Amino acid sequence: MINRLTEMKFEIKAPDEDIIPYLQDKIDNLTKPKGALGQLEEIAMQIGMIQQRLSPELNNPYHILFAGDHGIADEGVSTAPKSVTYEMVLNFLKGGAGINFLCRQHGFKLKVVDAGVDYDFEENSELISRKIRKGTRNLLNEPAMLLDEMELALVSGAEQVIKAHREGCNVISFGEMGIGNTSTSALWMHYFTGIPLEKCVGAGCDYTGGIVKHKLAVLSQARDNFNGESTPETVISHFGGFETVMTVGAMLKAASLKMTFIVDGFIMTACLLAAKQLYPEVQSYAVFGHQGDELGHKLILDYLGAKPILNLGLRLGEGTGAVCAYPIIESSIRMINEMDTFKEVKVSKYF
Ligand SMILES: Cc1cc2ncn([C@H]3O[C@H](COP(=O)(O)O)[C@@H](O)[C@H]3O)c2cc1C
Ligand SMILES: O=C(O)c1cccnc1
Repeated sequence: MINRLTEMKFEIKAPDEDIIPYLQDKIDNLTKPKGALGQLEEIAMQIGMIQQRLSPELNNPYHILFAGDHGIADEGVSTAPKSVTYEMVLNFLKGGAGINFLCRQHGFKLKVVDAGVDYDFEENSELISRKIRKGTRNLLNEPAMLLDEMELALVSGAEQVIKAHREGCNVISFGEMGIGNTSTSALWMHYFTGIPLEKCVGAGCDYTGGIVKHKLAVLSQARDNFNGESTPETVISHFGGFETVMTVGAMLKAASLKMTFIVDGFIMTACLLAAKQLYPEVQSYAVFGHQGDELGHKLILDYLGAKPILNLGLRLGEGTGAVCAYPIIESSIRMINEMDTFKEVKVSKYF
């Protein structure tokens, strides 16, 4: 077996901290009381560190959406039928989904990747085909994917980020579509945080919440049936999805290319958690777009010590919360680049 994961060498280092006092000095000398622009100052500091620049820039934002189907959907863990995955992919390509208007509004180039949808799409130059298999296996009884398939998914995710980077992109967000993927994400969360499964399992796309009891019973059984050793690789492959593993590879590549990436809701935050098991420094490159309504999202954010930008009650996925948060990130960059300092204008420095 080719070990692509070790071949890939993501080489992720935390940003050099020597620049912190210079960035802090610049931010503190802008014409405002110290700290008065709150989280905008924190984001500017983070992106300044990532880019190692006192005047950071945001260039050519991309949004990559990975789609894949899940064998566990056969157990009735979602109220939506599996077919919604491919139907939504067609909707993304047509431009009519939630993520489409947000990408148009905020100037993101949207790329849609078939990571493993259970459908034969017609040839379409707008759809990037990296189908590993037509859906994962049913994780209730067997590993969702083989280690080889996981490695291929990581590489395919990384490849999409390399392409965006070559186009001059230095800020990127990720999204997903895959009926059943709040189940797989709940299991990752449970294994990687140690939080009891009942606090990780939420309603997903069921707006009534009525599905939770059955979903929890199925996922508890899946956990009990898993008798492998729980290493990051076995948990990621046994309980993952092709679209979420591709996202893990994409996040790792973004960090290794020193790009800023924006994290969406519960599912994307679970992907960051998984990426962090492989390379802990990946989180230094992540800006958290929002805290969504899916049960478990706030708990993972707290576990990661993450401070999301928005809290709009979103529970859609697709990357909507990440792209929605972009104007705030832009404001933080305008702040550090466009505000005058006390030295430049006549405002008495009072501290
Ligand atoms: C029409 C529709 C559009 C969506 N767009 C994203 N999701 C979201 O719902 C799915 C996860 O929820 P669960 O685990 O309960 O299946 C994912 O595809 C996620 O992206 C959607 C769901 C539906 C029904
Ligand atoms: O927060 C998410 O990512 C989410 C929540 C519910 C359904 N789909 C996605």
